[in-house]
Amino acid sequence: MAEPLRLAIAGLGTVGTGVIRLLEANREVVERRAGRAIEVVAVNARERGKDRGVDLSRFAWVDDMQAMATRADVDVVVELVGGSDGPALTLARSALDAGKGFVTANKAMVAHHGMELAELAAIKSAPFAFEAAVAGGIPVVKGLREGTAANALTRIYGILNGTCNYILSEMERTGADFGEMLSAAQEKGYAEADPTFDIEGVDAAHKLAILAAIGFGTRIDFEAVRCSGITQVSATDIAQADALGYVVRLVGIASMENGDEATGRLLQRVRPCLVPFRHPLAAVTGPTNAVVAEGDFSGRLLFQGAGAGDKPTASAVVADLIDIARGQAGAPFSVPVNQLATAEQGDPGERMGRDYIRFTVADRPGVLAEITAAMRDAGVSIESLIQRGRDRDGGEVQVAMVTHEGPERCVTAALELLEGSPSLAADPLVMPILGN
Ligand SMILES: NC(=O)C1=CN([C@@H]2O[C@H](COP(=O)(O)OP(=O)(O)OC[C@H]3O[C@@H](n4cnc5c(N)ncnc54)[C@H](O)[C@@H]3O)[C@@H](O)[C@H]2O)C=CC1
Ligand SMILES: N[C@@H](CC=O)C(=O)O
Ligand code: NA
Repeated sequence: MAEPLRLAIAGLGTVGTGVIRLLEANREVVERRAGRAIEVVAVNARERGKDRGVDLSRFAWVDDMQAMATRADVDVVVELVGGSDGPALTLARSALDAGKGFVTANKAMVAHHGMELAELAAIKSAPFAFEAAVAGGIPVVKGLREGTAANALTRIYGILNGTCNYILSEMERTGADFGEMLSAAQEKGYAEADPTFDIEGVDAAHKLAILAAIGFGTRIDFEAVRCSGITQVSATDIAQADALGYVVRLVGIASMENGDEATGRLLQRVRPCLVPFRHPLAAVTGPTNAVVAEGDFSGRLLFQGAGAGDKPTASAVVADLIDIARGQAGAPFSVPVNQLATAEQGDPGERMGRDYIRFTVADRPGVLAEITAAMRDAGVSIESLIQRGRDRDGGEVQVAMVTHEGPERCVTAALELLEGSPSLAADPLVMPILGN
């Protein structure tokens, strides 16, 4: 049997302790699959004395995580600290620079600095892997990089944030409000250290940017992701959507428009969407994630599973470690990093689709006429319009509209016409309706 693969683990929170538990619980199966033992040598976290429910006495405690990068008894540094910059990034750079393998679950860091780290890994011939960073336990990084490698993909989309999906599906199930469900998601360990990253769509945007790069063979372009979260989605929207035959889900969509990865335009967006009851994403509830990839030969592929939590995320981290132990880590992207294309950005105004638009309006004569006139003037065709009962306190009502299919630029133009209107009591919320 070959020498063990020796690890240093930085970060002993939800995921770090999950990795230690998995390596302990599945020691034999991991060793058999890896062809050698995978052993933790050194660990680090912020507080040494904290009870984490795992036995750390067999591992060296490292006071300064940066020292892990140069330890002679470490082959792979596993970063489970989080944060796009700061100590996680310093550790990534120095570990790869020292020729160590580097495995991370940190999508924020990969989205912002993945290109630099992949270039460094290539120069140093050091393995760099991040399966856990996208959709937790679902092997979607590997699935897109290897499983769909023979295809030109046109679209990659899905539910990429467990916290938001848990909140939305629990709001739907219980009728509870947003704040209560956010606390529950935090208690269960799904949320990021800064949960605004989850609820504002930023975490899903990190993951989408990584998936787009892998699926389309383009450089990661996180800054190009247009992103909005779920904080504006109300219980009323969820009820309206239900009445119309939809559920609300936060969906990340990356599409390659007008050509292939060398010539096309890449549009990357994260938005709450209305998903038809019959669509596979509608059945995805709780912290589950699901990714759909559409390939020209494979057709529609659906990857589904737990997107957050200690065990599923640990499963992905250790899968990367097994690849490294076997000497099969390969390149992190579908093509060598220096061959990734730089995609031009797509124009969202050209998107053809139907939208749900919710207006909160003053309940007085002429308001609906004003809204429908703006729609008419901007060329938006209305499919249906629902006004729900009066708000006894404020004299405001919610008007929900569904548009016929048309270019998104027309909806944007209509909302611009209504901007500043005293009839609107709040900014309208637009949610695209996901097609089949
Ligand atoms: N929790 C989840 O379900 C998932 C998390 N991830 C990612 O995994 C990484 C870790 O997440 P969690 O385990 O949930 O976080 P956590 O907050 O539970 O644990 C973070 C660990 O890092 C340590 N740490 C944080 N800042 C530090 C610093 N400046 N110096 C030294 N130690 C520091 C903390 O002491 C703690 O042990 C993050 O990048 C996160 O985005 C990825 C997929 C799923
Ligand atoms: N906060 C993330 C955790 C996994 O990436 C989520 O909720 O999906
Ligand atoms: Na994954």
